[in-house]
Amino acid sequence: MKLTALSVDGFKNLKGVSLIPDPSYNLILGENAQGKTNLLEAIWTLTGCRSFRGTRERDYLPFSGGNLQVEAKFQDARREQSVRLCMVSGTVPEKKIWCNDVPQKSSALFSVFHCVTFTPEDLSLVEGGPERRRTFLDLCSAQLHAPMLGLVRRYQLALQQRNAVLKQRLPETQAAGLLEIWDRQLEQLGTEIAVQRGIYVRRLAEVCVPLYAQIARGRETVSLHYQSSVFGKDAQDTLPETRTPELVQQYGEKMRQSRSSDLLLGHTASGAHRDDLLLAIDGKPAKEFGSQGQKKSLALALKLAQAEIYSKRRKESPVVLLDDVMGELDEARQAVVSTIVQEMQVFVTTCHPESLLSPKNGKRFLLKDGMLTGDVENRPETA
Ligand SMILES: Nc1ncnc2c1ncn2[C@@H]1O[C@H](COP(=O)(O)OP(=O)(O)OP(=O)(O)O)[C@@H](O)[C@H]1O
Repeated sequence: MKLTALSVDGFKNLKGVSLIPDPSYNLILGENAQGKTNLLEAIWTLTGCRSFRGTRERDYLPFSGGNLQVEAKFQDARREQSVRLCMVSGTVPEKKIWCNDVPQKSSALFSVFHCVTFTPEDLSLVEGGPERRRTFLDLCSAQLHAPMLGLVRRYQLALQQRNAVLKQRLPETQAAGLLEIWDRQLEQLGTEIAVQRGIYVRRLAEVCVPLYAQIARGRETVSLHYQSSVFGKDAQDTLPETRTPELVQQYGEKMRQSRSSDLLLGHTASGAHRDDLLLAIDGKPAKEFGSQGQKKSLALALKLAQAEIYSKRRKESPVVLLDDVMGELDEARQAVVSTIVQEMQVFVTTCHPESLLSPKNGKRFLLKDGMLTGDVENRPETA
C-alpha cells in the first residue's frame, strides 16, 4: 500500500500542504512545532482510527477557524483508490468521508487504508496499563480479521449493560434474570475475542521475539504471554483457532462464579476487558524491570512485528509512520528498522536529519509554520 498523492488543509496548523510522496522513503523535516507530527496524524486519520496521540476529533480543526480537508490517493495490491475526509467547523463539527468519491462511514476507512505508526508514545505499550496493550492487540488483530472491531464494540456495549444492572444493587435473586441476558452475550463475544487475541499473540511472538533479539543484538530474550482473565496465562498456547461450545461454557461458568462478588462490587470483575499481554525480558516483567532502552526496543519490536505480520498475511505492506523516533535509535537499531521496512512506504519525521542513517533514495519535505517550504528535494544517491 503506497500513498501516491496527499493534500492536507486546515488539519490543526497545516495549511495547503500538497505533496507527491516517494514510494519508499519520505523524510519530513522542520524545527519543533512546525506541524511534522500533525502531518503524520492527518495521514493516520485516513485509517478511520482515533488519533495516535489522543487528540479528540473536534480538535483536528484549526484554532484559526475554518474547515479541514485531508485527501489522498493510494495504490493497494489491486488498484488506485482515493479517500477524502472533511470536517466542517460548528458547534458540533460535522465529519464527512468519501472513498472513491462515494460517501462512507468512518468505520469503512478501517478496511480500506492501513498504517502502522511508531511514536514516542508507544513506550506506553510496555510501560502503560493493560488497556493500552489490549487496544493494540485488538487493532492489530482487526487489521487481519475485520470482524474483530465489531466484536469488541458489541462486547463493550454488553458489558456496559451488565454493569448498569450490577449498579442497581438488586438482591441476587432479582438480578439473576437480568444478568443472565448479558452473560449469554458476553460469553459468546468474550470467547471469540479471546480466541482472536490468542491467534494474534501466537503470530506476534513468532515475529517479535527474533526481532527483539536482532535489535538487542542477542543480549537478552523477550517473551510474550497472553494473560486471559478467563482462560489463564499463556492462553495463546492453549486456545484453539476457533471458538468452541466448551470454551463458551467455561467462560459462562467463570461469569456465574463471580456473580455474587460482582454484585457487591457493582462491576464485572472478569472477562475479556481484564485481559493483558504480559511482556517479559529474560523472564522478568519488562514494565517493572526493563531499562528505558530495553522498553523502547521492545515497543519498537512490537510495532515492527505488527507491520511485518500485516505484510505477510495481507500480501501487501502498510504505510509506516515513524514520528520522531529514528534519531533516538543508535545506528544498529536504525539499520534493523530500515531492513524491516525496506519494502514499505515510510514517512519519517525529525528535527535532526544528521542523526539519521541516510537511505539511498527518497524525498525530503520541509515544513515551516504548517506549510511546505520550497520544492521537494530528491535525496542524493550517496548513502
Ligand atoms: N487545532 C490546532 N490548530 C492549529 N494549530 C494547532 C492545533 N493543534 C495543535 N496545533 C499546533 O501545531 C503545532 C505543531 O505541532 P506538531 O506536533 O505537529 O509539531 P512537530 O513539528 O511535530 O514538533 P516537534 O518536533 O516538537 O515534535 C504546535 O505548535 C501546536 O500548538
